[in-house]
Amino acid sequence: MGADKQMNLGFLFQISGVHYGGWRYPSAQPKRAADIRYYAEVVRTAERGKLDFCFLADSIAAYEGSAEKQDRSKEALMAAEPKRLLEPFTLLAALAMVTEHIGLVTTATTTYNEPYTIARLFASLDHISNGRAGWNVVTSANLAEAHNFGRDSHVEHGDRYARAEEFIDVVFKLWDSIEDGAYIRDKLAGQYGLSDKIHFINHVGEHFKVRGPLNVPRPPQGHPVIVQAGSSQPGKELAARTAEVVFTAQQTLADGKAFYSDVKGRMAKYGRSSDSLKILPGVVVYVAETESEAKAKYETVSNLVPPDFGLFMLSDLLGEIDLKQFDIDGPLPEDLPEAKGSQSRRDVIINLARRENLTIRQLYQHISGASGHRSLWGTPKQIADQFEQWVYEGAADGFNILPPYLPESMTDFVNFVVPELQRRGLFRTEYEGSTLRDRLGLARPKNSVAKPS
Ligand SMILES: Cc1cc2nc3c(=O)[nH]c(=O)nc-3n(C[C@H](O)[C@H](O)[C@H](O)COP(=O)(O)O)c2cc1C
Repeated sequence: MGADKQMNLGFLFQISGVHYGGWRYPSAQPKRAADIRYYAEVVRTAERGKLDFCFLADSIAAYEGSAEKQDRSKEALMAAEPKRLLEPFTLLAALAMVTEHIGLVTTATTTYNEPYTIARLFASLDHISNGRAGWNVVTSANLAEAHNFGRDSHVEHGDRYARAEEFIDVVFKLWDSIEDGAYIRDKLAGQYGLSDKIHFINHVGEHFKVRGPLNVPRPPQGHPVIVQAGSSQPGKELAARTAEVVFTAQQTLADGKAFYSDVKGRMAKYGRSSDSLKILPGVVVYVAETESEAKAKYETVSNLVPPDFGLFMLSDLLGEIDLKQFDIDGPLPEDLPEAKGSQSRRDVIINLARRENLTIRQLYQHISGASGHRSLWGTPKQIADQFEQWVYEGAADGFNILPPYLPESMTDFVNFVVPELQRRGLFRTEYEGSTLRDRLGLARPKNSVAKPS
């Protein structure tokens, strides 16, 4: 990594952390899950560490999967902390008032929303936060969302992405529909706005018909930062055309490099330079002064996953087989019953158990912590070495940190890892500029709707 290149770091803020045992960790505060002061404390810690952004993932459903699966899993899920308990725009607007620098990113699905609503929400959040908003564009993988929006089945994958492509274009036009400086607010002349700077976009497409203009002035960043997290072929294509940050779950350096060059390699045909998109793989970090202490933290939280919940989750991944009939501290039996659902996902889990020689308990503990992301434990130096290698070797521009348990692992990251990265010149010591774009080194987009002057 060149001496002048610094990495970008965001973090996924899931109430008591991403690990299923996180809410039971001794220092966790799950009873504050709807307390704005709790969120403010965690985000201020991240801001003390000069992190680029806080990311609130979102889904417009309490549970996942089919109605039948939701009915069946309701009891088992009572051992897990929900992934979210507050609506993200409301929460981020409040956090904008108690922070100054950190970016505020959340998810909005293009499948179960309308572009006007989403353009308006993000434009408002960008104004409220003085240019710190980012939109994680998702097409929704969760069937349960369909059931909350009048549908029995999910919109088909290809159709979801076709709608997403047009959705983003409409949002861009709406953000541009009131030009910078359109509102002059001239009290003496009695003139509030300039009509030639306010545009009806008159969009008519396959999915949307939107006249505009937006009823919010152009956001301070021009466009809030666009984030994308789908890694299917259409997901990567959408990212290459429109995204400025990409989240991804990559387990190995080789896979990380392949994904990085694949996505960046698709950008040239859209006239984009590869450094106008930052790829941030997710990583769960356990850090302490010694490696054994860090490993002990991992073990502590892993042991806090309630067995019934662990077995339910594992059984789901293995194709809905009843695991209670087997010894939890023995290996997965060779002759597992037939699977329902995805065979490839089941094979990945079975191969993992065999390769690492894991018992059933160890297997669910292993997959409880990271929802497919990489987990690292070690000293600050060991963690920084890993980060440096991925950036140096072209697998990442930085990372999306997934704290396993909160608030403690955010504090650990800021106290241990950030100073080590700063010492190496790999991370900022002061925030640069004022907007999220400034921190990510991204240009403010030109207005696509304005007439050239
Ligand atoms: C770090 C990360 C964060 C994600 N956040 C969300 C989210 O907040 N809401 C959501 O519905 N999907 C989220 N996803 C899932 C992706 O948007 C996407 O649906 C999934 O990766 C499947 O991609 P595909 O449809 O392109 O195959 C996230 C994925 C990753 C890796």
